[in-house]
Amino acid sequence: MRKNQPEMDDECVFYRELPKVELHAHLNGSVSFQTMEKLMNRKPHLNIEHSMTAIGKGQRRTLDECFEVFKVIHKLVDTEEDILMVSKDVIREFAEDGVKYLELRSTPREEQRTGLTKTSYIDAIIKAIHQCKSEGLDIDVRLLVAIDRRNGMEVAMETVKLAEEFMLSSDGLVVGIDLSGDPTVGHGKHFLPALERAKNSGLKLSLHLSEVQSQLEESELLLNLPPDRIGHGTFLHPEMGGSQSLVDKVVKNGIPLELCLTSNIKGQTVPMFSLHHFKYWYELGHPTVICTDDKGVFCTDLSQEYQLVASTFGLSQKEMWKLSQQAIDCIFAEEAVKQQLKKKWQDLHPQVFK
Ligand SMILES: CC(C)=CCNc1ncnc2c1ncn2[C@@H]1O[C@H](COP(=O)(O)O)[C@@H](O)[C@H]1O
Ligand SMILES: [Zn+2]
Repeated sequence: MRKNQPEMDDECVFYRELPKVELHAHLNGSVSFQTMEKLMNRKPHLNIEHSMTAIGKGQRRTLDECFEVFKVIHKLVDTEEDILMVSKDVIREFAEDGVKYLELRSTPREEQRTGLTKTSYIDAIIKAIHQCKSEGLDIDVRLLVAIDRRNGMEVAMETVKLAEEFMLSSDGLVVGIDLSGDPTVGHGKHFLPALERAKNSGLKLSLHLSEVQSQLEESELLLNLPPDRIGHGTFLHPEMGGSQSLVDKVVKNGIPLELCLTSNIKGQTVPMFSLHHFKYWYELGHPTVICTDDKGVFCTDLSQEYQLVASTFGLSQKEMWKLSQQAIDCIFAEEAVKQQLKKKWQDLHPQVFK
């Protein structure tokens, strides 16, 4: 056991120093233990404990239980100040973990009690992005506005309109729409008009797709849009109860998949790491991007997720470098940002492989 220790540490250092792109991070699922502590101190009357906001090492929960966790977190994050603090902390933590480009996503909420509105919610995140930039953090951040499926089609349409306004007023910080929320609630077909509108107005689409089994019809419909990226896609391929026609659509349109290993294991949609669909898509040579989903809830970070993929599937540091570099082509920000990131990767290469 001891003999392997130094080797492990070297690996940890490598994955931390590896420049990374994070494309699938829900803001309120990404709140760290330390930030939670601050929130709990702000609101002691809620009697919320850490065990209610995170799923620790080795623990698993049903999907329902996981979604309950978000309800608890939302109680703790319900003012503009909370959103600002949480966003700044999350951005700083990703930067400390070696993430050079981050796309955050979050569902705008209103809280009558605190005066929080959907507009001030997004404003607070944008303010956090600006403040982190002016602090000189080495991370480029963009925002996707999220639609929670539970809230239905009308709210979805309102969300798209709000995102359109912010796309125009935020100097390119709001780049797209995310469709998320409990995948067992509602049918994706109801969101087609909102998603089509978003696409037509120039917002990019990242959709949680086939996150649970038996969503063939929904996935087929949503893939016809087509989305610009797919979250999870766990049950798309035939071996998982999906179909070849779904896979063909994804491949034909070259739609990258955002894959979040720890999230899928802890949420029990995948039984063990070695059976994760990363293997299927990686062997196909299809673009996949390793992501965290909810680093706070699932007690992980992006360097751990990279290390996990490498150790589970026997990939070399060189192959992992290539994965992180190829993720640049999947970002929603404009071409100039891609070029800057590619240059950054080139410059950092000698340092990481010293
Ligand atoms: C249950 C489980 C395994 C979670 C991981 N998979 C997920 N699938 C769908 N939507 C999600 C997931 N994780 C987070 N979200 C969405 O992100 C929200 C939390 O972040 P936010 O409030 O939008 O800033 C949740 O309420 C939910 O709508
Ligand atoms: Zn997600």
